[in-house]
Amino acid sequence: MANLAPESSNAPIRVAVAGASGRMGRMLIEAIRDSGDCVLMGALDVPASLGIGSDATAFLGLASGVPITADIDQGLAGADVLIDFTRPEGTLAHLAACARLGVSAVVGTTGFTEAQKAEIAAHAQRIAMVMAPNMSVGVNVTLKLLDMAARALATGYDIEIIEAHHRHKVDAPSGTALKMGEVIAHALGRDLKECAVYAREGVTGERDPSSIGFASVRGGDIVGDHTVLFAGTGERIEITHKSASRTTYAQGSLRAVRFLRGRTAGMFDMFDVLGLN
Ligand SMILES: NC(=O)C1=CN([C@@H]2O[C@H](COP(=O)(O)OP(=O)(O)OC[C@H]3O[C@@H](n4cnc5c(N)ncnc54)[C@H](OP(=O)(O)O)[C@@H]3O)[C@@H](O)[C@H]2O)C=CC1
Ligand SMILES: O=C(O)C1=N[C@H](C(=O)O)C[C@H](O)C1
Repeated sequence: MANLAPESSNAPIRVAVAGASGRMGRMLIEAIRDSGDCVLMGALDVPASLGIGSDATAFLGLASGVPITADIDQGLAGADVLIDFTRPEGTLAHLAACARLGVSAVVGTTGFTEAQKAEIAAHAQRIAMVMAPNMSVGVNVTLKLLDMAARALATGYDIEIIEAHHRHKVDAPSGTALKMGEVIAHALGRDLKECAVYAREGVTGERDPSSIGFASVRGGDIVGDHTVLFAGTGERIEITHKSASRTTYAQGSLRAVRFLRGRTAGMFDMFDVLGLN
């Protein structure tokens, strides 16, 4: 078992990255290199990835000695923790291997079905895991603000969540927007499954006051914008978070990696990591 050394240990944390050639994968590999307390141990990607076989830091013009591989066991060998920003099916395959090998995990991937989430929760009984649709400090503080706003604006305000992302994003609404909806629904004693409205077209009828609406914009290189609109009569409140860089996601992920030191099993989120619970 490769469970992380206790929190007090000075040994570097050995980190593997899945999705090594992706937007987040590269950001994470650079952040690990600069971290001072983490070391890159493995790099995973899909067999069809052009990066397979090349050095994981080649994109930085550097040699790490860590090749990008599609062999999951090889990519996880010697690692204390895996950081996974890939696709749901990839994450599930990686987590099954992590559970088998005793490797902790930080999961940033979004777009899971309820059944996939249950599968992940089962793995967390065997390994320690941090999973969150958004690793940035700012977004997680925003979630707290939304909880407060929703409770204070419980009646008379229509709630709409608007998110915008780059043209390459494959899931909608974003995991962050869905989490915002869950936080707000919970604060209002509603079930998001019952009250979410994901699309409007044609003669929709008047707005149901108990609904929470979602709108997704895709275009260009937008890193990630989220606005929650509380629209009342005579006023409206907008709570907005905008990401200008993916660095915040990478730095949050490394905070999650450090949080996992000394933990052997269980499911945690960024509220746990940031002490926001
Ligand atoms: N929690 C958070 O803070 C954040 C979460 N995300 C989420 O992270 C995920 C990745 O985002 P991003 O880096 O922009 O995406 P990219 O498409 O840039 O990167 C994904 C990487 O995973 C690889 N991949 C694709 N399918 C699989 C698979 N089935 N198994 C293993 N690897 C696979 C891709 O390979 P290839 O390109 O060859 O297909 C690529 O290397 C998304 O779900 C996104 O929503 C993103 C940013 C922040
Ligand atoms: O795909 C992205 O880029 C992002 N995905 C996450 C999400 O779905 O919420 C987090 C962030 O918004 C960027």
